[in-house]
Amino acid sequence: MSDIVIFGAGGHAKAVIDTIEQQGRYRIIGLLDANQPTGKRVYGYEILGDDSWLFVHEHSVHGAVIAIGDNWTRAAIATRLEADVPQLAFPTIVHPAAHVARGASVGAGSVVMAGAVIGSDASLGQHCIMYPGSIIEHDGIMEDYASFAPRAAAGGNVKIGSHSAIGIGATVIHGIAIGGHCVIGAGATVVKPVSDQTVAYGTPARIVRTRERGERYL
Ligand SMILES: CC(=O)SCCNC(=O)CCNC(=O)[C@H](O)C(C)(C)COP(=O)(O)OP(=O)(O)OC[C@H]1O[C@@H](n2cnc3c(N)ncnc32)[C@H](O)[C@@H]1OP(=O)(O)O
Repeated sequence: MSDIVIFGAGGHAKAVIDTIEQQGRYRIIGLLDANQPTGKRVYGYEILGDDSWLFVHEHSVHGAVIAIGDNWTRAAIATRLEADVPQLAFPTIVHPAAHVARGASVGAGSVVMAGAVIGSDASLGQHCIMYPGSIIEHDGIMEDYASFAPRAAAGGNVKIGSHSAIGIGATVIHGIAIGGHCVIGAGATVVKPVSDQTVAYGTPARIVRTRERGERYL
């Protein structure tokens, strides 16, 4: 089993830890989080410190999973780690109760939780999150750092741009393209394309406003 560290020690990290444990391929040697006390434990795993711990121990660690739910923040940490610790691997974490269909692919650092479905020939980029029960159907494309909240679903041939968040229980009908840095609100039904940096919600989903890159949404 390869040794990995987890970035983040909050609620999202707990869900990621469970997924890693169920997958059974990686040994978690600890968590890194600058905002929590060193030595505290989460599910028995010790918070070892912040990023600086990795610079000292980089040769004893195979990889890292960035367990931060906010898409912009997760991307910023990934970019920093790629520059500062280039040999660090980002394993793909897939719960054994998720389904990755024939021809589908899941990029490095992405986490696919219990009950999620990646349809035939669909592709997930790097550091994406599929929360429990979310579905991206056949031939879908999810660009890097995008996320599907619990029970969010997309029909076939949907494209989700980088950093975009599909809210809990939202539905995107087949063939729709959603741009980058969008937030689709909880329970929305998206029936028309959505351009970059847009917040949309409702049934049918309406464009509510534009948003800045990195603007908080959780
Ligand atoms: C494991 C996990 O927890 S994963 C995360 C799960 N969570 C999610 O998926 C959250 C998704 N986020 C949302 O849906 C949020 O409500 C957002 C991002 C759309 C909020 O967008 P904002 O523009 O900031 O909306 P704001 O909170 O200011 O509310 C403005 C109005 O829109 C309404 N509104 C907000 N979200 C929605 C929605 N999804 N559908 C319908 N109406 C909504 C509010 O009730 C409010 O109405 P009011 O003016 O009549 O009071």
